[in-house]
Amino acid sequence: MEMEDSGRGGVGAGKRGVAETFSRIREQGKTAFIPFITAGDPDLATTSKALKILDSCGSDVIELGVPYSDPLADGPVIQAAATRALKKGATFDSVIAMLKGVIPELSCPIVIFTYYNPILKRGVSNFMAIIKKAGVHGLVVPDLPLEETALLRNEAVMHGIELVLLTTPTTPTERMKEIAKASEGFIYLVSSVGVTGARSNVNLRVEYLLQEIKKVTDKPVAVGFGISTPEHVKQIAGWGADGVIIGSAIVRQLGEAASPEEGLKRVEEYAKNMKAAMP
Ligand SMILES: O=P(O)(O)OC[C@@H](O)[C@@H](O)c1c[nH]c2ccccc12
Repeated sequence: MEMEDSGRGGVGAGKRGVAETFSRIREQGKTAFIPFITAGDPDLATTSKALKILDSCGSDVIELGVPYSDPLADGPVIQAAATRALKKGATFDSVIAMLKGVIPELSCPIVIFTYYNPILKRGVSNFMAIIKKAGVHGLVVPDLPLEETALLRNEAVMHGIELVLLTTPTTPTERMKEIAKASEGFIYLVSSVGVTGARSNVNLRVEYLLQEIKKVTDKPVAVGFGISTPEHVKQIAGWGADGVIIGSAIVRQLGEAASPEEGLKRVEEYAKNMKAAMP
């Protein structure tokens, strides 16, 4: 059975959105903990449980990846997760159906992560309507060409979806300013060039990049790519980041476990550890 729309623009409409969540965290002098997992890895029932566990471990926002066959920005850990999910039959539609069931039980907002192709295939406006109806608050599209940003952003605004844009260490300053201006929810600062995946050290340029972004905007900035230890988290928070995004290190907990149950236990333990490291 489908959830009735509340009439206020979707199932999750009563909940705090992404930007709102960040303002509250800032008021409290804290840093947002943003885990990423791949939907359907190892199966959608486990993803639903993982979302509830991450929510109850104090996640401030959860980024949920829609598995895709050609994840060009992803390193081995998330690629393998997407392959497992696709093999098990996860599709965009089944991910949305799962979300409709679980989002009403979560206290934190969900940001959907997807490559551009599945959006284009459905039509931008239709896509936004579908995710809004499922109760999703935000959207990250890593391969969105700058030329398409305005179109996607307009549709996102019209549907009440916060479109998070990404900036990287190689983004020219002028373009970074445009990104900062157009990004909703928060600005995603990719810490290093290359693909997702744990790295031993945080790129020291992140401190400078955070300063550069904060010169031009008041919007919250969350840092992701290669973050896996409490030391990384403390370092980045100390540089003034508003949030820290952790993907591969969490996805690995599910991927390396002998069973979904063990994976969920490992996710819980890992998430609690990282949350405890947040200032
Ligand atoms: O996996 P990491 O290194 O912790 O990085 C975050 C990340 O997983 C998530 O935000 C993400 C997954 N796939 C991406 C592709 C591009 C940019 C970001 C992402």
